[in-house]
Amino acid sequence: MTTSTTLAAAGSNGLLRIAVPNKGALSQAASEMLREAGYRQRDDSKRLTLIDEENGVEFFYLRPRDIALYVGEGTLDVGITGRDLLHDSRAKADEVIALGFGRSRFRFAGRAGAFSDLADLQGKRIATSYVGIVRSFLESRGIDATVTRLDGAVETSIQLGVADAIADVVETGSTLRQAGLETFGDTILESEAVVISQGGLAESGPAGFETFRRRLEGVMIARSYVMMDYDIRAEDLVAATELTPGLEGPTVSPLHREGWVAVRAMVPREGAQKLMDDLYALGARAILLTDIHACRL
Ligand SMILES: Nc1ncnc2c1ncn2[C@@H]1O[C@H](COP(=O)(O)OP(=O)(O)OP(=O)(O)O)[C@@H](O)[C@H]1O
Ligand SMILES: O=P(O)(O)OC[C@H]1O[C@H](OP(=O)(O)OP(=O)(O)O)[C@H](O)[C@@H]1O
Ligand SMILES: [Mg+2]
Repeated sequence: MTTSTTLAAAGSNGLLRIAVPNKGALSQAASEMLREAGYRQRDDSKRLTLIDEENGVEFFYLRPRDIALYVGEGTLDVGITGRDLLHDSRAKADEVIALGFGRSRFRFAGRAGAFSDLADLQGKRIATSYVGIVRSFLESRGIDATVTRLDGAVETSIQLGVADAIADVVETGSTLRQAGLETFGDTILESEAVVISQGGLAESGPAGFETFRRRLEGVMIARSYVMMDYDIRAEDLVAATELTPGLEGPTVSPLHREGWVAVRAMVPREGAQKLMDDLYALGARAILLTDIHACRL
């Protein structure tokens, strides 16, 4: 990409323009992740834009549903939104990083016992806020049904006689349970918060995008890995490093104590306590676990 196109993509002030959900299920977690990645974030939820001059970015706090549209049109360079909202919008934007929060499933649901599989939807009325996803899913399965768009609180539409079934976001399932509904059929989509951009990948991305991407990936690694340090007898080193191979091999340093070495390796946070037990059983001592606050691989 030439310099002039790069600058055009990055907005007239040369800053990378990033859309962030201003409300709803993804808003707080998205801002937290950006803060952890070293970006400034708003401290007033009424604020709709914020320039972080030092990091060369400008944030636009927008409705999560509108974000794919802005990015797809090329008005904004990058956005954080839900995968389900991206698919629903049919915007010309691509998912570039899955962020690991805001996880949900998009499912059909109906009155308990009323539906057993997708074929039962034939000829029925379905209410949803995600008309794009539902219509294309039904089409792909050859099911003919009437799809009605509602803004929210979709679960109540069955009780009110507006629909026979719904298609909606399910996280814990408690909203469905309280409305006396249950899911049926295959999961339509597994969703989570994602970073989207137009045309996708790093090398062709707008100015500053590569840094943004590396920072967010760094936060995800720092959240899912911890640093493990321990001392072990040299003859047990091979067995110990099989347990803690690290990402690119562990660091092994000599110890003042004859016949012993010190090992340092990143290990998955999940299962780290069990790993400490296993290392101890192998003869490792002074086993330390520390959080990683930031990381660039
Ligand atoms: N309970 C939930 N758990 C996890 N993710 C959710 C949950 N509810 C919604 N989401 C996700 O958050 C994104 C935006 O949904 P959200 O509910 O925040 O927006 P909205 O319905 O347009 O707004 P609002 O609910 O504030 O009127 C979607 O990607 C959706 O999958
Ligand atoms: O499975 P659960 O943990 O109960 O979560 C799912 C509920 O959360 C969302 O609703 P939201 O609060 O966004 O309200 P809305 O329907 O008005 O968008 C979603 O639309 C479901 O109703
Ligand atoms: Mg909602």
